[in-house]
Amino acid sequence: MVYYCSKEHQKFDWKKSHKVECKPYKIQYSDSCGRFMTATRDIKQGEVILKEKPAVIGPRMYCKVQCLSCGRQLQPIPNDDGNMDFIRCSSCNWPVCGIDCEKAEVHREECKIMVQSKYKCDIKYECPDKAEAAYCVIAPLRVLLMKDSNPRMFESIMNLESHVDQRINTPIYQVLRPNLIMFIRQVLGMNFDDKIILEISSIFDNNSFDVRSADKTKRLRAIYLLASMMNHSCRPNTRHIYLGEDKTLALIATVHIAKGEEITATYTQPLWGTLDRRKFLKTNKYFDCKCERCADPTEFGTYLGNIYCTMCNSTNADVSRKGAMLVSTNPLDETALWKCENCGYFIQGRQMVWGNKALKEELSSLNKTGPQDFEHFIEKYKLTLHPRNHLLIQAKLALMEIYGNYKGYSLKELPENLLSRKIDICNELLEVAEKLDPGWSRFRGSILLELEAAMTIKIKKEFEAEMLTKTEAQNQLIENMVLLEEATNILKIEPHMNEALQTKLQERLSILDNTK
Ligand SMILES: C[S@@+](CC[C@H](N)C(=O)[O-])C[C@H]1O[C@@H](n2cnc3c(N)ncnc32)[C@H](O)[C@@H]1O
Repeated sequence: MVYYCSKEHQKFDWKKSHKVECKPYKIQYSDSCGRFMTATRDIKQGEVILKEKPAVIGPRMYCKVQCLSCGRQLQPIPNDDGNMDFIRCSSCNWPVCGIDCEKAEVHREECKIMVQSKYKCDIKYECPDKAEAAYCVIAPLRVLLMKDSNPRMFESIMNLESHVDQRINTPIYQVLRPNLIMFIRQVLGMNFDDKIILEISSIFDNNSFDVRSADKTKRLRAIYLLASMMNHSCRPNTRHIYLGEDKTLALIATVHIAKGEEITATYTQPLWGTLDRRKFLKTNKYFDCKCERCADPTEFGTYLGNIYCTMCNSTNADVSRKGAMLVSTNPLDETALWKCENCGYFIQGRQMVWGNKALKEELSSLNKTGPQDFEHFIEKYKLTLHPRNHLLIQAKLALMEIYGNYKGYSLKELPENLLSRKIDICNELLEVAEKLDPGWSRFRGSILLELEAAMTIKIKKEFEAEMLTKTEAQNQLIENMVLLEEATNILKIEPHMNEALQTKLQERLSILDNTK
């Protein structure tokens, strides 16, 4: 956006400061959506748009016992009395990993004020995996402490959207309110208005990112001031990853983003249907999503939320009517009628909401340790739900993970029909990913990895069974490497992935060598 009188001055300024200042994004404002981020130039697919350290990081509101400093989930050990207990901070008694975490900077100020006010954490070990509500005070406390230690950061955090007036009346805040305020004002003796304390908690609920370590041992929530400026889209053009121990957020363009286009993230899951996404956004982020995907009754032709018309698909209906779907007459209104594309038969919006809820509950109650329940669910609803309906797609996603990865279902053990089933599911999921979470999304990367692995085994088995000649097998393996290459391009930036991908690539090359 800046001008120079000569190339020489441009180069000079680049080295001096412009390299750091020059960003491919800017923050704009609209009355309907607040602040949002747009591209100031074309951004390439895969480009890192920004890297940012957290302004504040802390435990989630309600979580299993974890180290107050690093967020690692903790297991108890026997203490001197023979009882099970956690390692604790010697000053404030909160569970920590050990002395390094006790002394870590992130814990210093809060520990000091708890000691001054003679507060000691009284979380006790009762049973494995018990979640504790006591953690809800820590992240807001860290922000309150910044008022003196880092007033500029405090102001920046307080500038974020909170929707506190709406949250304050929710059942969760009715419970949180007395506990949080009592802890800050009475237990710690900090002189803050109730409204500020609740506003900080709301700022976390509205803006924080769910930060998980790659090895799944740590889970925290963090606020990133710049990344928080991204508004939501149900078909986002970015994804983000967390780098290093300090959890630097790197924002990556999943598709080419043209100059002037909005840079968006998703606050929901790509495989949720419109009813679920809009409900989640309204209840948790307090806005009505009106994006292109939400406004499209077929969600870009995926039919992710659709069911078959019972009239057109009844056993005595004529063949030309089979396959007709019910679609919402106004997807931006949950109460709108759902009408058949073919015969005009309709049902009330509330019936769809109810049916969706009931089937979601059924799906979540299935036994997740094997494929049987998921296969049965798909069979049971194949004449009710569109094959790409989100409920069936979620069941298929579970099957993709089970076939090839679970005990008794490793790729080598899978019989031919299940190997083909896995490959078909991967291809179907890739089509959905292309429409709903396009480009270099993590979703696409992980499906490509699953597909490539299954295809490699299939080719190998067919070669060993002499169904393929050596040349045919080699050609197919080479073609298959394209999938791995694309997955590598997408995922190599993810922490711990690069090494695993290189190993995979080497394994594939040796398989290719062995068929020579
Ligand atoms: C993380 S903040 C995003 C930045 C925010 N617009 C701001 O000005 O601070 C989330 C809030 O932004 C607004 N928002 C985000 N995406 C939106 C969208 N697609 N349509 C309308 N409002 C949106 C909602 O108020 C939401 O609670």
